[in-house]
This record gives sequence, C-alpha cells and structure tokens, in this order.
Amino acid sequence: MAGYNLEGIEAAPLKDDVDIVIPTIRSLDFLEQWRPFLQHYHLIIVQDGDPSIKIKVPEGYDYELYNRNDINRILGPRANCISYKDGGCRCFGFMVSKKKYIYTIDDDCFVAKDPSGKEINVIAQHIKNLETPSTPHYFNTLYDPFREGTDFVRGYPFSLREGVQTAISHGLWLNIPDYDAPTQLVKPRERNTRYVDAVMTIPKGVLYPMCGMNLAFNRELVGPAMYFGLMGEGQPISRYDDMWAGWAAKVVCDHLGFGVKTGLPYLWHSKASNPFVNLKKEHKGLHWQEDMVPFFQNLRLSKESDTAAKCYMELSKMTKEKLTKVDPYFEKLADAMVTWIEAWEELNPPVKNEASEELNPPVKKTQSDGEDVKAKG
Ligand SMILES: O=c1ccn([C@@H]2O[C@H](COP(=O)(O)OP(=O)(O)O[C@H]3O[C@@H](CO)[C@H](O)[C@H]3O)[C@@H](O)[C@H]2O)c(=O)[nH]1
Ligand SMILES: [Mn+2]
Repeated sequence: MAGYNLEGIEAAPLKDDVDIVIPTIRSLDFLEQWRPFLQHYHLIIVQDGDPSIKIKVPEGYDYELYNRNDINRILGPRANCISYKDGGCRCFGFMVSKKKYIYTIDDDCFVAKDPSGKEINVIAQHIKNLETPSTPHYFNTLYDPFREGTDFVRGYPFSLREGVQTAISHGLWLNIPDYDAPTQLVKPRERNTRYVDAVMTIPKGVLYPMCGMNLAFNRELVGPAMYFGLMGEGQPISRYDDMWAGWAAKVVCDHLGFGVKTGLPYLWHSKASNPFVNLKKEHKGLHWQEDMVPFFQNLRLSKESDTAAKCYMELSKMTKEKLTKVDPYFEKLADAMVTWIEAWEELNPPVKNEASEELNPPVKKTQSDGEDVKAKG
C-alpha cells in the first residue's frame, strides 16, 4: 500500500520546521482569521514600500519583521537584488529563514472551506504534499497515489513506485482566481467556485505557472532557486516574480530529481487587484513569456550543477546568453541572480561538520530602528 498515513496529522504539523513568509504593502488583519492554523508558527513578514510606515502585527503571533531599511542593512549593496514595490520582495524572507520548510501566503488570502463545509488547514495539506513522494516520471491517472484511499493504478511500473522527494507544493484558490490582467479585464466577475479534490505531480519536463499566494517548498532542496526576480519599481516588469521563480525552480527540480505537486490545499483569495494597474505592471511579461517559456523548456543544465545554487548560477549565465536579445533587462536580471546566490550563501553558510570549529553565528536580526527583533507575541 503506497499510502502514507498522515491523516492524523495534528493541527500545527512540524511547527518548528516551518516559517510563514508574508509580503505586505497593506495590512496584516487577515491573520486574525488564520489563528487556528498559523498562530503556532513563526512568521517572517517582509514589509514592502515606505519603511517609515509601522505595520501592526496581530497580538499572539511570533514574528520577525523586515522593512526596506532592514533589507538594505542586512544585505548591503546586495540588497539591490530584492524587488521593491512588488510581491517578489518575499524571497528575502526565504533567505533569512533557517527552517526546512517555507509557506508563503498573500495578505488578501483567507481560510477556505471544503465541500463538506470544513475549514481547510493549508499548512497540514502542504506538509502532507511535501512529506510524501512525487511521481514526475510516469503519470498516475488516479492522481496522488500516496493519499489515503488511492494507490498506483494497473500498468504503473513497480520500479517507479518509490517516487522522488517533493520540493514544491503549489496550492490553489477559490473565489478570485490568479488571472492575468487581460483575462481579468474580459471576465471581471468570474469567480472560481470549483473545488477539485486532487493533488498531482507536474510531470518532469513540463513547466507550470507558479503562483506565489498559496505556496510551500522545501528550502533545503530548492531554496536558492526560489528567487522571485527583479521586479517592481525601477524595473520594466512586475507581477512576474512568482512566474520566474516557478519556471527556474521547476527546471532545477527536474535536473536534481525532485518533484513538484499542484492541487490541494485551497484558500479563499479575496481581493482582485486592479486589472488596469496590473496590465501596466505586467504587459511586457505578456510578450516576453513567449520567449521565457521556450527558454526554460529547451535549456539543459550540466551534470556539474548538482545543487540548487550551482544550477541557479548556471541558469544566470544562460539567461544572460539567451534572453538579453529579447530585452537588455535580462542582463540585469542575470546579474541579480548571481547577487541573490551570493547573498543566500553569505546568510546560509554551508553547515560545518561536528569536528570543526563553532558554526558561524546566525545573522543578527535587528529592526531598522535599532531595537533587536524579538520573537513577539
Ligand atoms: O508592491 C507590492 C504589491 C503587492 N505586495 C504584496 O504581494 C502580495 C500579492 O499582492 P496582490 O494580492 O495585490 O496581487 P494579486 O494580483 O492578487 O496576486 C498575484 O500577483 C502575485 C504577486 O506579484 C501574487 O503572488 C499573485 O497571486 C500581497 O501580499 C501584497 O501585499 C507587495 O508586497 N508589494
Ligand atoms: Mn491578491
């Protein structure tokens, strides 16, 4: 029986192994509704926009909060690889975390209910997805064979049934779907009311449009490849942060033999960002994706790239070589990819073995006004 019995998973699974990363340019009131599911976890809040604005974090949450001044102080000149005025700033939270798993959620997302009316524990489902294998080499027509009550179907080779480690778990959204601006403009009242009770592995060699609003991943396997690009103010493109990370991370997962799943859990996405503003932000991406997607589909990473960081450095070179002809922006992005890896490796030095001297002390995290960032609650 392939099933891993995770049905009994408690309300706050692996709470010491997960950081919740939230980018915000507005308010964190949405966390009130998430208390039953998120209050046991540590939050990393990345405050975008004007750092002089004080963000209020609801009482009872344990968190660290970083604004632009903190990012500049911690990364120095390398801070220029972190987007400003774009949700892509969230990846700074991925970098400063020390946990195995990351869950990232947007601040306009709320608890959804499944068809039985039960509130969905997104973290529990994402952990199940990440803790059970993926099947990228051969599609199981009964979807996730590791769920209770399902299995591999007839004709599924036993040599492939062990599956591979899962690196990314991509959740979905009821109510406002993640549409691009043109689609939002022609279908302003469309709402996603369809709850599909399935989790499936995205086959090896197939890309997908990764949305950052309900996303979990194994930081140890694929963290360095989860760079949300250089977007927002001062850049010709925005709102392609999660797309860039999704394409890059998928080719890295395929190369390193890790799996990516999509489907459950659902959350309730409440806010339709303004489609006219979005069109202005993303219109170059609508053109460039016709070149970016084939670029990722056709590239082959070398066997020397045997870690996510090495893969990403190779990807940076390929981006510069192959995409700069589309627009000079990609040369700047390629350089920012290198800066990202340098910053990642500075904040996450390789773990020394027991025999060697004391591990590097973790990066001292203080808020820009000088007081220590303390676990608040
Ligand atoms: O300048 C900004 C804009 C937004 N944020 C934070 O990012 C997330 C997503 O913002 P929003 O909900 O307004 O965007 P959507 O169109 O609904 O979401 C899609 O765009 C992607 C972000 O590019 C997102 O992942 C998709 O689902 C919120 O938390 C904002 O507060 C920001 O930090 N800076
Ligand atoms: Mn939103």
